Amino acid sequence: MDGLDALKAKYLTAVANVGDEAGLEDLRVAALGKKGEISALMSGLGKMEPDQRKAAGAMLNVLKDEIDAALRAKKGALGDAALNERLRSEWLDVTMPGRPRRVGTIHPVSQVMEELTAIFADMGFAVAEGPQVESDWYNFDALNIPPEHPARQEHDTFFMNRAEGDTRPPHVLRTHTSPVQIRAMAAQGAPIRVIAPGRVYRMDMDQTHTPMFHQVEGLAIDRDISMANLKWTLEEFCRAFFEVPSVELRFRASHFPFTEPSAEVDIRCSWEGGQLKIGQGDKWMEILGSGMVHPKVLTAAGVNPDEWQGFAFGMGIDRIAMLKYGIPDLRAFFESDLRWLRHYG
Ligand SMILES: CNC(=O)COc1cccc(Nc2cc(Cl)ccn2)c1
Repeated sequence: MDGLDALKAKYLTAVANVGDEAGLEDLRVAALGKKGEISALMSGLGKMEPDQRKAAGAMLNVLKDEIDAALRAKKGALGDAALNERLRSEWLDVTMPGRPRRVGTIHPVSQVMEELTAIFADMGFAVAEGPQVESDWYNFDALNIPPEHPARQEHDTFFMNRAEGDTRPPHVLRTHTSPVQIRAMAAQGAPIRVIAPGRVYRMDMDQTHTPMFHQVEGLAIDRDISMANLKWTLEEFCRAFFEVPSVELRFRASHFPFTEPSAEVDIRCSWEGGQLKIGQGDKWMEILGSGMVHPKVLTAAGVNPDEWQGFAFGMGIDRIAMLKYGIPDLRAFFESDLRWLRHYG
């Protein structure tokens, strides 16, 4: 059977030069497919003499096997090449360290707000919110702070500007969160147990005072609440907040227009190597002010003082955060210095 050598050369060359698996498949179909050249020759065997057919059939089978082997070898080679290309292009050094992800931190003030909210929630106090711009009635009058009281002076309080003829009552940036407590009492009446954390504003600026800072006040009004309940509530708060098994508090008689009797509260502590140790030692650190709510304040809030009574307290959140986390300068709280935030966050 002549021409077989040319056919073999044609296909072996084509297989050697083909560049991809699709082209290789086309070659396989052209040679060995049902309509392929080799298959056509095979089907021609039927017309030959028996001894011719035997020889030609054997030669065709050898040719078919040779081309099939070449096709398989090339398919393997192409497959390897594709795999090697993928290994090269998709190579990944799994020993590389991960990309550093910049994560934020919780500001110490937010951290303290969350902690004390949770501690007081466990003691049955809800959280009350209120406006930061307050009328002077809610911020001062309702709290039994008389008109000529120094706290109302402009050197201490931010007053909103008023256009000529604006007859609305004076408004201020609230100087404490007490007005939130007044609004809560007026809204829900007694009994009530709320804490009011939030931003407050005072015209003040030095290492331990900034014009905006954070306060939390607590209020518990019921039928027979006493100073003993106040004492227990504050001790429980301090034990949980400062994470110590026991605390010693000192109640010093004091005066606030909105409470009677009033007491400033110190916590026993010691300074060991620049670190504040809470709960033991020979020093006292003032942490908050408190007292029994003045009857005039209850009346202003629409609560009958002949039927209801209770305690209130207030503390500076920034201040207790400084105590707990050993932060020396309050102004650093508001400079948004990432190094500071990362260190204390
Ligand atoms: C940083 N704060 C302090 O040194 C003192 O804060 C205090 C002290 C005593 C009471 C209160 N709050 C209060 C609220 C109502 Cl609605 C009625 C009566 N009192 C806040």
